[in-house]
Amino acid sequence: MPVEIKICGITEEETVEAALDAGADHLGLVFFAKSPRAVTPERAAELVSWLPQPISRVGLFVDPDDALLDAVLGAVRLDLLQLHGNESPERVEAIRQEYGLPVMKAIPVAEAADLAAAEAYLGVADRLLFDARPPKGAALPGGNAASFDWSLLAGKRWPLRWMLAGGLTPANVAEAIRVTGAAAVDVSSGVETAPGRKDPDLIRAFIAAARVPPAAA
Ligand SMILES: O=C(O)c1ccccc1NCC(=O)[C@H](O)[C@H](O)COP(=O)(O)O
Repeated sequence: MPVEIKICGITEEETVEAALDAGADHLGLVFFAKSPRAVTPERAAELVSWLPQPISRVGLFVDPDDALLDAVLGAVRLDLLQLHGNESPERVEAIRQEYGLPVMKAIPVAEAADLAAAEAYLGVADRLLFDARPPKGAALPGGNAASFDWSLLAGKRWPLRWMLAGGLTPANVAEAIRVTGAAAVDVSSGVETAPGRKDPDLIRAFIAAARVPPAAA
């Protein structure tokens, strides 16, 4: 199976087209006002409503209330909700039930003990996203171009689908996949020339690098 790829923080049509042409599986839309990648529900609809299946539209939220989820889901069809804040397992379950969509819970990782936090979401979340814990003083809970020690995930088995994120780039993604065994990867900063400015060439390079067969990587 080819590695699944998510390009996160889409704000421009050019990016959608590049990601689609290069074979991305998921496109991420950030609904967090403090982010340089934030889009309004209406802008999100313009960007992705026309997309063919099976491209999946992922909505990224940080501790969203129901009013925000209602506003976004009333404007744009999403296929997966990414929860990137401090959502408890109970809140994840409530969102999943209320909106009838699969949920991917982000787990911030800096050390081995952080992986224990993931256990609480087993049986609740549909997927996990292992991302770097934000550096001290970071303004955002994700999308910081920070990576973590991939060997923490080496040899671990999880009873649900999971993605690897955090500081991935065209130059390091093949090695990250090799070390962690990830079947899915997520990138934002590593395909940008500045926060919020995606680069089509970097998107193509990232996807090509992630899909190099293991023997050649
Ligand atoms: O991208 C943002 O601005 C953002 C804001 C708030 C929470 C999460 C955010 N981004 C998460 C991602 O884009 C990815 O899921 C992941 O963290 C990878 O980011 P990066 O290290 O920039 O590739």
